[in-house]
Amino acid sequence: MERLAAMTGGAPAAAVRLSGITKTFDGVPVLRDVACGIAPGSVHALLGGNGSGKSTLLKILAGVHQADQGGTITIRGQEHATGSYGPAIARRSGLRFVHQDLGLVPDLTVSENFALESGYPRRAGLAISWRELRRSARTILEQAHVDVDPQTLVRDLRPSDRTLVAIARALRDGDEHLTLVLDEPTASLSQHEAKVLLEAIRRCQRRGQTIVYVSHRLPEVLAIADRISVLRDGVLVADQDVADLDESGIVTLMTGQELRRQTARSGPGTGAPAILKVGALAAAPLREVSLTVRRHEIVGIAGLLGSGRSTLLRTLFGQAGPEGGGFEVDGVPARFRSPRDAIRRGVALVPEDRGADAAFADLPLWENVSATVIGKYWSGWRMARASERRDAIGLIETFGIRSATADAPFTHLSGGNQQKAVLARWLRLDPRLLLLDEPTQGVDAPARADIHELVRQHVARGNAALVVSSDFEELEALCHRVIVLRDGTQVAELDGPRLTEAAIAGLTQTARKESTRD
Ligand SMILES: Nc1ncnc2c1ncn2[C@@H]1O[C@H](COP(=O)(O)OP(=O)(O)OP(=O)(O)O)[C@@H](O)[C@H]1O
Repeated sequence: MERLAAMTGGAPAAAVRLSGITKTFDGVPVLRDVACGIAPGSVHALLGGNGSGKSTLLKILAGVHQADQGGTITIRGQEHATGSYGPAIARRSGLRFVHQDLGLVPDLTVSENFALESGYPRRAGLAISWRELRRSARTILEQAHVDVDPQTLVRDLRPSDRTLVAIARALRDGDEHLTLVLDEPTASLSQHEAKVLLEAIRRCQRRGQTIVYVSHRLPEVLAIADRISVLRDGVLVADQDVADLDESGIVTLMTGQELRRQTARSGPGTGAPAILKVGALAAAPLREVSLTVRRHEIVGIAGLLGSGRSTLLRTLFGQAGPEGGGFEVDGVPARFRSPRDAIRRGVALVPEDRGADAAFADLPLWENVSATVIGKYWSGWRMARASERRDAIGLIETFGIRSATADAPFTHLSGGNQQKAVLARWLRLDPRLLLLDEPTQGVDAPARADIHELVRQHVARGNAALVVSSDFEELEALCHRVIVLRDGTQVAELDGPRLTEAAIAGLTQTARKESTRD
């Protein structure tokens, strides 16, 4: 590419160039006059805090949202006015998108998922040619270096393989002129799986393809991106090479402030009273798990998918019954038949899938924040709506939840702000035992620091927290102790100076045997 530029004496046409991109939702601007270019053959990361406008910009590029009049989107020299740009132009121009939800149908095979977009091959007589379907799927997978059987149900694939299949599908008809746009492809992957995906991105780049990449994982961005564009409150505040940057430099660009470094404090010691005591708990895949979480303590659970980490939290929250053993909360045996029983005993779970499991998607933000404390506002014959709303708005401010208004539907919030809203709602109940499943997935670095601080303050008030995270750096920063699970069994416990990201990674990976379900 550079050679071509040198020979022709000019810079190569940008793969994509945006100019004057503004987007207003209900009168509120979320992107303001954004202009940037993406060099062909580069990996270009689009960064910014939660709610800064990244997904909106990608949706404009995909033609899903239309930007306000007056801007242009130029793809390989072809200029389009924002008013006339749509999904068909994006596709024709070689833009391919892999969104966070991947768009794969779990109950169909990989080859059937490919056929959903390209159509089923048919024999004379119009019968579907299953053999041809498998053959073409195999070719697509081979070209993308994805080692999965096209007959596998998507549901049975490992998460990283699902993402690789979605990428293979996006690029199946492609050449080096394609631009692949990935929205947080590694958000729900373990570090090992993320590495596999980053290698696939590098392969695309070696083929000459251009990659636009949104991620909150800054070490990953530093490892893979050539250039970054940074959005802050809908304004492009930086567009520069990665070479001169480090993590804290990027955070400063994103926020205008330096990143607060977090350090775990020393734990409460073995003399502190136990809030949770688990004894020989069995709930497939968990076997004989015993652990204690004390007052003022944050305990982490590390393990690969299939290790039983989420099952542990679900069991403690009454969503699954133990098959053996049991647990006590505050010294009293707990036999929860439902989350309602758990909540009554002061146990709260903030689940991993905040969209499906934790939120009321159609209700406004303020009602989502107050949904667990409705009883408090019931005055016998009517709801004290005004004071409920006032309190919720106060909470939205305290938690730094960014939204155009408190009345915005929950689904209009950016991912990180959704997570803060769900956490705010549960912390309001002041639970004795806070269970957190991937608490900062998809959350930007400053908001992550805020969430960690909120959890610390919560346990400082005499409570306890049990945290499952695939982000081992998070476990090191947040927890007093970390228990490592492998295939449903406890294999190690780390604390003090032994509690490091590297140690956790080593212990979870040893004798790796990943399964697809947790
Ligand atoms: N359909 C919509 N209607 C109204 N407002 C919206 C809509 N979609 C997004 N917004 C608002 O636009 C702003 C930018 O959101 P966007 O999802 O683009 O942020 P983001 O940078 O991708 O955040 P995250 O990192 O949390 O995913 C947010 O304030 C969001 O609430």
